[in-house]
Amino acid sequence: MLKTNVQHNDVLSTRQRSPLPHFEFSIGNGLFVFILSSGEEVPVMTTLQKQQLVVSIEEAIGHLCKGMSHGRTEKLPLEECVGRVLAENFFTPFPMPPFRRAAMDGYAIRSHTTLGAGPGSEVMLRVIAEIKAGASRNFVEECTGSRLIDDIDAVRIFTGAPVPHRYDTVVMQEVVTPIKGEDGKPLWIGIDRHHPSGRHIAEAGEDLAPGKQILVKGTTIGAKEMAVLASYGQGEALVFAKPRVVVLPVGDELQEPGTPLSPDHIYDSNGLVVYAFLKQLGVEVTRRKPVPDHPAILTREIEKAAEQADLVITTGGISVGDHDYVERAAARAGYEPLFTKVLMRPGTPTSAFKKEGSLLFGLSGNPSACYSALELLVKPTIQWIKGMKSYRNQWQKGRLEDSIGKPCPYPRYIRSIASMELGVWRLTPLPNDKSGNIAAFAEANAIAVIPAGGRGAAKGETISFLLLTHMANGGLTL
Ligand SMILES: Nc1nc2c(c(=O)[nH]1)N[C@H]1C(S)=C(S)[C@@H](COP(=O)(O)OP(=O)(O)OC[C@H]3O[C@@H](n4cnc5c(N)ncnc54)[C@H](O)[C@@H]3O)O[C@H]1N2
Ligand code: MOO
Repeated sequence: MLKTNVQHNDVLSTRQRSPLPHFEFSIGNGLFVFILSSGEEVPVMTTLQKQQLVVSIEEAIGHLCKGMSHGRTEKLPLEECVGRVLAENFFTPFPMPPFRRAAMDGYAIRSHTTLGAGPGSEVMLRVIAEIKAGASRNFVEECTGSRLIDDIDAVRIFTGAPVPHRYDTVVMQEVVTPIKGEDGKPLWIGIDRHHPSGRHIAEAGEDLAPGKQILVKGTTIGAKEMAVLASYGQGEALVFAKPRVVVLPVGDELQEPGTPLSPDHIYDSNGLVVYAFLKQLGVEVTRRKPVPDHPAILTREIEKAAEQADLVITTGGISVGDHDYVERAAARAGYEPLFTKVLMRPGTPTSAFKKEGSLLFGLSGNPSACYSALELLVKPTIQWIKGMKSYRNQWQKGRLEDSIGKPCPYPRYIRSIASMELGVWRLTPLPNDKSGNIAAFAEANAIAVIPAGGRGAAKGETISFLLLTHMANGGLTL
């Protein structure tokens, strides 16, 4: 972490230097840092008597998750576990399938009785019983026990029915010639080929032996995990509780959507953006009305929110303006800063604070900056608190379809359209992607990252990108 506590004429010590190649000097009581990249000097930061804790995204995630425990656990009926994270390993309690069963509708026979069978020399087997799925064990025993008479017996059997141990193969009904009685049920079957042992029978435990660890703690429960848990008759599962989050939009200029817009005001969109994003992540989220730029009111709102939530998220009021009070209000509410600047753009002023077991995120007010911080920082943190074993973002590689000319000392995150063509991801960065603009939200399905420094990135370059959360989930809201 780069920590700068800037006073008059201070310069950074060697130990505190930025991880990027840089040159620093001070004028008056301000610190100027220049990043040297490709021989070019780009001014990146001016701080005036303000403590700055600067981190990369990776470092930020490390700070956020370190010391932050996973949520409480609770036992819930299986239907309520969709999207929840398993809080314990799951071991198979019994063999799967639990009994030896037929995999086809047909006849259970003894394989050796069909040796020598062929076209024109059919083997005739006598059908001594019928066993359907769900048949009682007694009935199965009876059928093949006392009623067993000779070596040419067969049993009419249906998919999913228990196969008595006497029989070692099941012949599909399509390949036998039945001779039926008056009631339409087969009395005899003719078989014109040899049927080897073991066909169309699922042996008990052939899928899974008992005592095997099949689902690990930290797995998100979706449809396929349900296949395992429900197959083993689990009425409930032990899962991590949903993290509770309170969202506080901050700014005198903000108005609730649904009210007439006053001059020089804007609607609070970030409050709903954060709300929707967290809902998609399966979080219990409360959105408060906009809080004014007033330090005492903001402090009180943060304190109230912290009483109800594991995580408080503010948007706006986190930069260096005279009326940006989030950092000060956080301190007054007893929070310690984890970082106050992230090497990313947009979203450079993104900050995080910690108090006992609770976190406070100070997200930027600019819509794109707010959204980038949600995807890049808030999401992995929430996933960690949710107890997910894979809590980090899954970055992919794609080919840039347009050049990005703008140099940036930090990695630049650009709202883009990702499309797959002939097995290759292609990324079209959306124009006019200014931090305060919202047009790009209409079309974007990805965030592309342009590496720090240099002159941006050229068309055809391979760059990393992230599919936006609701795209990656196929629109699923939990
Ligand atoms: N002198 C400097 N000024 C700024 C710097 C800087 O380094 N030096 N950083 C700029 C960057 S980068 C960003 S990002 C913004 C961040 O400012 P804040 O996070 O304090 O946000 P605000 O100033 O409150 O608002 C910024 C912008 O966003 C609008 N906004 C705020 N809240 C909402 C909301 N809930 N929904 C929709 N839009 C919102 C607000 O009206 C402003 O237009 O600071 C730069 N300044
Ligand atoms: O951090 Mo800000 O780069 O304008 O969004």
